[in-house]
Amino acid sequence: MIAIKDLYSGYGDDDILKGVSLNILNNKLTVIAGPNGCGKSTLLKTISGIIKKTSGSIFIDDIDLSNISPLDRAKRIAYLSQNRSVPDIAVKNLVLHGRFPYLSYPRRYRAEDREAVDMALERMGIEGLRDKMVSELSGGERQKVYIAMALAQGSDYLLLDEPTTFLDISHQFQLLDLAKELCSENKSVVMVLHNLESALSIADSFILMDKGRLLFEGSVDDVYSSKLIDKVFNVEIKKESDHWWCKKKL
Ligand SMILES: Nc1ncnc2c1ncn2[C@@H]1O[C@H](COP(=O)(O)OP(=O)(O)OP(=O)(O)O)[C@@H](O)[C@H]1O
Repeated sequence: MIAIKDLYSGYGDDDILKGVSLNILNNKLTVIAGPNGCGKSTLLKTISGIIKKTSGSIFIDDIDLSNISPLDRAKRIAYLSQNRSVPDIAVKNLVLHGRFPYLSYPRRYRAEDREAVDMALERMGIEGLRDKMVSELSGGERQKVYIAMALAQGSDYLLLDEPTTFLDISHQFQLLDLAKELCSENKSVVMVLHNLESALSIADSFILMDKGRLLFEGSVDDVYSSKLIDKVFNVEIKKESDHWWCKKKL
């Protein structure tokens, strides 16, 4: 479990997260939702160590993340950011970057690193792209390559910031299914999602944020009954025979 207590974090002198406390449960799919700019990415960046917290604590399986090295952290937590560069590099080499936490310098890839890459490419259905240059791929193909890189990292916790961006609807569903599958294979997946219908359909645990604070943490049914999503986004959420609808409030 990742246990976050009274977390303050942000950029320069400005704290964006203001006292966030929540738990990311093992082998569950946690979805984080909230309006633009409310701090979802800042939360993931702080957990993964991209930015330093101002105060509060983050424990992973009872270990204080402040006490472990960036490499050890990366072995435990893979993070896919929302904004990604487009490097001039072959797909297979980019996915190998996911293995960096396991290699000392100068990096010599081992058979198990190449196997992890093969597995990740296969899992994302992009074996055919392995020798292509990342810069020559479509937005959706590139997105899958980055997710493969996160998978190749082999961490127990996967933090994915808007992973469905650029994916067509069928690949979005495939990715959500894959996230579920990973949770049944001893992984814990956290995804920032903007599509509320998908988020409600898939989440085991739902986190709702607003203005740098946690508004809700719990089950999909409970967030639905709370009407907090409706309030925050000014929408109407409905559940009809196991199907979630999100409509503009009239
Ligand atoms: N590198 C940065 N330097 C300074 N401020 C930043 C930086 N990145 C984000 N912010 C600010 O932090 C706030 C929260 O941003 P964050 O990206 O965490 O929000 P978000 O909930 O993920 O938003 P979105 O849904 O639009 O992706 C915003 O006001 C943003 O302008």
